[in-house]
Amino acid sequence: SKAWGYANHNGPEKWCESFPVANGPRQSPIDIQPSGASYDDSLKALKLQYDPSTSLDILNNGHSFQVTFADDDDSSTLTEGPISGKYRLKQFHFHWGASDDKGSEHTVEGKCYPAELHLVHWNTAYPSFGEAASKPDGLAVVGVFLEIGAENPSLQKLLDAMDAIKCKGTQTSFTNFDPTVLLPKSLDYWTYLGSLTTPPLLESVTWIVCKQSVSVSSEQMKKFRSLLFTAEHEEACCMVNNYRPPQPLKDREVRASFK
Ligand SMILES: CC#CCNS(=O)(=O)c1cc(S(N)(=O)=O)ccc1C(=O)O
Ligand SMILES: [Zn+2]
Repeated sequence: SKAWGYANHNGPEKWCESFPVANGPRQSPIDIQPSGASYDDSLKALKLQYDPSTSLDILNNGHSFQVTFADDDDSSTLTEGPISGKYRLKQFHFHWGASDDKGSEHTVEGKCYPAELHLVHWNTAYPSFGEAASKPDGLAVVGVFLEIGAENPSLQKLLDAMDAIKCKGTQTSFTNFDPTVLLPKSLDYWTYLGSLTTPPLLESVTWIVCKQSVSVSSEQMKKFRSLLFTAEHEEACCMVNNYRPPQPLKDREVRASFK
């Protein structure tokens, strides 16, 4: 089948041809309008318990780079928050732009951020990630906005690994990394029912988007943009603008964990 991507010929406007759910009732990302979100005092605080020894490797998968975690036990989990039960961390990855004025997937009253972090978790009520990914409550993704400001030392280990994963399909060991260092001080969040933002666009994600951003310097953003969508033997194409634009909210509500 035609490989999906982010170019004109295979990008978000074309995904519906191979993945008709792209026009479904609960697609992501969305534009978050704080005034339209309803505070829900029954929403609990997020409980993220990550074991750094579960981090395995960092991979350029041709769409983004991801850090993959061992998810064969409950060592790194997300509980509480808007979800019930226990979800295991599978991977985290980012989306970013060709310039600092765009790159995030979710937007806040139309404001774009230069990048967005996604921590992907799957519901242990199901036997595997693959099974969970097809269930309406199968996945929970925590989103964190990156905003241009001071250099973020917590990103440095990731950035230093990028020289080793420049091309699609390359990976290198990435152990003893605790993703907690990437989270903002406040874990106040918005939550809504949505989907994967890349094909297969499955409508199985409880989105948890942090209100507070974390910093990234312009120089650090340039390092993200040094990655390639393409494999070693292909004509080089910079990995930038790997974000899907906001999708229609349709018949959904966005709840806030904060006043
Ligand atoms: C079946 C299936 C699937 C999707 N896998 S993922 O949840 O790790 C994922 C999730 C997302 S996102 N942007 O929806 O969190 C993006 C990319 C990926 C990926 O495969 O690399
Ligand atoms: Zn993502």
